[in-house]
Amino acid sequence: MRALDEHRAAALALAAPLPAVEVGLADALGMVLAEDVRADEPLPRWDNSAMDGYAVRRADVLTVPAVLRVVADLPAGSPDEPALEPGTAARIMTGAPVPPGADAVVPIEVTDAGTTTVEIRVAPEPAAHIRRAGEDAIPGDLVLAAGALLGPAHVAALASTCRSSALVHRRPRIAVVSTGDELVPPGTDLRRGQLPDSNSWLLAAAVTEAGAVAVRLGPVSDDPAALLELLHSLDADPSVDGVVTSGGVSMGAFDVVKAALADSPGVEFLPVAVQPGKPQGLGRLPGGTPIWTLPGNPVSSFASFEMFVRPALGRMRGLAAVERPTVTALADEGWRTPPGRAQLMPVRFVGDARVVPATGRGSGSHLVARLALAEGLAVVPAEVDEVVVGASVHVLKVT
Ligand SMILES: Nc1nc2c(c(=O)[nH]1)N[C@H]1C(S)=C(S)[C@@H](COP(=O)(O)OP(=O)(O)OC[C@H]3O[C@@H](n4cnc5c(N)ncnc54)[C@H](O)[C@@H]3O)O[C@H]1N2
Ligand code: MOO
Repeated sequence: MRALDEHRAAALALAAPLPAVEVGLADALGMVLAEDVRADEPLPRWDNSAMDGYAVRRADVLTVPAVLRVVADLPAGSPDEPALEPGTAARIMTGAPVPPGADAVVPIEVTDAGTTTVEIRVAPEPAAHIRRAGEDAIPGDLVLAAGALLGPAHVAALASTCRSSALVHRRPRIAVVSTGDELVPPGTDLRRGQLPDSNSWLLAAAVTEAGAVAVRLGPVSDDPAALLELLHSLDADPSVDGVVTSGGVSMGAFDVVKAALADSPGVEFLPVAVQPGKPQGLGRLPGGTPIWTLPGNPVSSFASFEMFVRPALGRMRGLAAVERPTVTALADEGWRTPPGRAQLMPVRFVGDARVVPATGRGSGSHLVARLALAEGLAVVPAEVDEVVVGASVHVLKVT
């Protein structure tokens, strides 16, 4: 059996950052920047007022009250540049460029708010309420580094540096195929032996949540030739960056994914020392498309996606940090772990840093309804045979 970390590394090694594309700001959220963004101009561009009030020559108002003649009206956006002579002021609004000669702004609240003359009642500090050109960034400053995941503030930074688009990594487009003759689409009446296909929905949602684009196919039948044909067509489609399958990788007589890819030298199937998620496969289809073949038990599919696929999609997106955040928590209940295998126990938090199994105490890789209670996966090393009450565990946060 291959160790969990070794298989994680092999799964991640299938992925490389996708080529960069130019996107408009409306499409930038959630993308990963593929270039450094530097300021071309000072930010702010001009010395400007931080207050609605009056731009003044401070020397005129050191003794208050002082009355000045109002020689200009400067709303935000005003291109005017009236030179302030001694004894004059400009009415100015927040954001408007400070006129030449002015060296302080007096807020309107400490004046009589006059429009022809103004009485200044409080003497300003030097440079009071003036936002300096370049105090946010000067030309050449790094504003956003390549690899940044673009959130709302990043989009604002792009807009503020006068960019209407950005170079970002393309989102991976991932085909999701679930396999099994027993599966029917959700909503179908079940005859004995059938069950609703939940994995294709699980995995498509997980792909989307990981910032990629999911193309949900399936469930497909347990016919290896038909599956192989589907996989080859996905491999030949340049818009497909990867394939994730569920089911058909274990020891059964009808394990369709294993059978379909038996003669594909680029794909290996092997047991991984982890529970759930032991039977795994991965590699490249003949055309080079990465494929991750996950086990069919729903909890196994979920945990395998977290361990093996999600980080790879992060790398394709161009992210530098592809791991989920982990926290250390205390087990509020004890549970058994499989000997010689690492365990990925779905857990929920009870209180700040205490967890209990979310799906029950057993391995429970079929407990798909209870899986929805999971807020994390406790990653218990292979050497640990039992998690006792009060033991400290590492929890990968999945919500
Ligand atoms: N003799 C052995 N049997 C099994 C072993 C083993 O080592 N020796 N491993 C067990 C483990 S562990 C797992 S995990 C499963 C994985 O098997 P497969 O990946 O081949 O998955 P299937 O047999 O296709 O399905 C397993 C289980 O999950 C249900 N399933 C499958 N697909 C879906 C879906 N899309 N939505 C909902 N549920 C799904 C399926 O009906 C089965 O109940 O093998 C064990 N057996
Ligand atoms: O690897 Mo299986 O996931 O133990 O049910």
